[in-house]
Amino acid sequence: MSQYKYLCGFGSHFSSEDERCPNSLPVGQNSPQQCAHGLYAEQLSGSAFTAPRTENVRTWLYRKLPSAVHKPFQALKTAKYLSHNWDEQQPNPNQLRWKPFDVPTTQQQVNFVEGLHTVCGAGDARTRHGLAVHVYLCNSSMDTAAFYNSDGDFLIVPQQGVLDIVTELGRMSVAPNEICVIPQGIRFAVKVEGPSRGYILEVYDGHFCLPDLGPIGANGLANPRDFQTPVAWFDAAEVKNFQVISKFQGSLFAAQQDHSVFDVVAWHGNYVPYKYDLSKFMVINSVSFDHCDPSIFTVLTCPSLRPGTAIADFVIFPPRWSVQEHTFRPPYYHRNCMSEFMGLILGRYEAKEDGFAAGGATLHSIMTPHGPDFKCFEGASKAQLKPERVAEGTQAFMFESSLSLAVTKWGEQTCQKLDAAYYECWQALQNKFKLHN
Ligand SMILES: O=C(O)Cc1cc(O)ccc1O
Ligand SMILES: [Fe+2]
Repeated sequence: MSQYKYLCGFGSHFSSEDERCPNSLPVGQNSPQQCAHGLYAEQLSGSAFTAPRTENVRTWLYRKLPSAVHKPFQALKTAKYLSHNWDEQQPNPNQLRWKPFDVPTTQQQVNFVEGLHTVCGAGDARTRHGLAVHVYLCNSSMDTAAFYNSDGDFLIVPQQGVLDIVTELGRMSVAPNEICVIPQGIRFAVKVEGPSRGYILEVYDGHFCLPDLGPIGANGLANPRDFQTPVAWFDAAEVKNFQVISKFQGSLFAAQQDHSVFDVVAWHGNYVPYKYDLSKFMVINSVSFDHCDPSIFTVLTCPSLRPGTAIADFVIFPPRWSVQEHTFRPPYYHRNCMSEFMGLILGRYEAKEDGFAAGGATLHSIMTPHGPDFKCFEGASKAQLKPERVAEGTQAFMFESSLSLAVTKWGEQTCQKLDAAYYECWQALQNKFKLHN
């Protein structure tokens, strides 16, 4: 619900108390001998204790019962198409395009966790290196259950339907054209109003941060103050049979307990879930000539240890002015040492008006050639170059990764959404070479 309250900022050290229970946060220390209101103190560490200060993240939770109070975890066989096996299929270097993924019909009830489908990925959660791209396809809410990901962070991009997310740290509402990040280990449950679809970038290596701005200066792109973190909220209802679901080393497990995980009355720290409205992005672009690389549109990045090279960047293609002179303005033809997975939240994508629809996707793998389709090339190379709004009413995005992504069996076969005709969009491009002009 949009009436939720939020704390503003990125990477800040926040504190929050549920307003129904004032003075629940200890003053001047983390572990009092007895916490106020009979609460238990629990630290959630999101980095090694000894990580440098700039990367050191943790949050102290003051809750009715410690998370340790649960029955043993057992394997859970829902989410049939959640995968971490990157060898299900032969490698496929082709340009891939998916038609919009199907949302379950009203006959079957599928919640957010059951509706997780893995499209592609690389690496291994056990060695804490890699990523997975999932889509969620669901129509019902999680009830007396919560999910957490032991393997890494989730960056969630809703495409259809508003997500009403309750986390241990509080509640947030995330609509299409907004995104949220739920860091590793933080428990959450998702309520939906009806058919819901979206994309998830899961990273195993580390947390998302804002990209450096270099010569852009101190302001621009996604500004820290526009990120919103929930305020503390606990569920006052008595819950007797609660299910905690963990994704651990790629597989799902469930444990039963007689209390809700949403029992945190107060918390403080810098390891938090957050949301961001993509319409707040301050767009930077060329005002002279040529097409800038899409890294200018990076919202968040999960860096690797190699300077300037991301495990994954989250990049958007927002509505903006296009003013470049004597320039082919759409994206250039490209072969890339990075993988490019794209999705579409709203409208149509500028380089391919046809075939790439909202709720669908494309994957241009490492060194797989791609670029504007025939229609786009013909139009843009002859267009009169006046200042123009582009991508109005649209929002495409890209997960760009330095890893070579493998497509799952669901992605390549079971979903039945791969568009075999995709390659045709470039076939009409003619050789126009003339030795003498
Ligand atoms: O359309 C794409 O595939 C993504 C993309 C966008 C852009 O502006 C430049 C290069 C590029 O690959
Ligand atoms: Fe590209």
